[in-house]
Amino acid sequence: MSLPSVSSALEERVARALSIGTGLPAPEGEAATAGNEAAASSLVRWIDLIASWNARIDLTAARTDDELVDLMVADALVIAAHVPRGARVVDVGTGAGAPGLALALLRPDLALTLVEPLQKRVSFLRNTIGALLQSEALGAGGRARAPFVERGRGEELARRRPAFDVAVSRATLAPARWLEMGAALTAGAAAPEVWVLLAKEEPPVLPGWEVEADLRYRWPLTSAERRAVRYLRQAPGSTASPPTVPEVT
Ligand SMILES: C[S@@+](CC[C@H](N)C(=O)[O-])C[C@H]1O[C@@H](n2cnc3c(N)ncnc32)[C@H](O)[C@@H]1O
Repeated sequence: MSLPSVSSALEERVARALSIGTGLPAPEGEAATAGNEAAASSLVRWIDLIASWNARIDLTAARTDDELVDLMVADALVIAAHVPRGARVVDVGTGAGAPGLALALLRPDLALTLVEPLQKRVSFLRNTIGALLQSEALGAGGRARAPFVERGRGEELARRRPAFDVAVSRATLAPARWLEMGAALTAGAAAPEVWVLLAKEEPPVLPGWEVEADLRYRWPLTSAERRAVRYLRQAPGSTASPPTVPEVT
């Protein structure tokens, strides 16, 4: 099934954001971000749906089209360059889909669970995933499974002791609280990781977890300063090593 056409201005914006990127190099040996045409066109479809639903329900506070594209895509681009192949990833407080749905579109090998308590946002996410599946934007390319939308709060899910490999969240809980919750959500994984996405705040500290990478970058279209911090669980008896701080070009 084909979807109605979207504006070429949006297509150009998304293509520009993907081509500029965040200035961070992808780590060697890790799965690269899918900066290909399929990912770009599904990102455009999703952002176009946000713009049309946002006229009826409150989905985003973005004030300009550049901000909307950066807000939805840029942090996911950074995470997508690092997350291990085939990982089970949870995004707590997905809202309109950032960063979890963007991550699913950029990395079809990942199994995403999107957690959101508000019914109207859950409806948006389920409708969008359904539309993308029907148009095959989400169905092609060796995808493990379609992103799953769980209506509820991160606290409730954490109490059920799920075994996600990777936990991400943005603008939902205070950073220290999120790091604790992310640790609980990944407690059953062999090599868990938690991502804390920040603007200018300092990264939180949690005993038993170390900062593996502290990535500073700028959003491609608006140049907003961002920071994505990747935490790994420390092996028993290990001492923390200094984090990687790549330069932004
Ligand atoms: C400010 S929005 C951020 C949405 C998205 N992550 C982003 O950065 O664009 C916060 C979202 O988290 C949801 N939320 C708030 N508390 C939550 C909780 N304890 N567990 C899961 N989601 C929560 C809200 O309903 C809202 O959709």
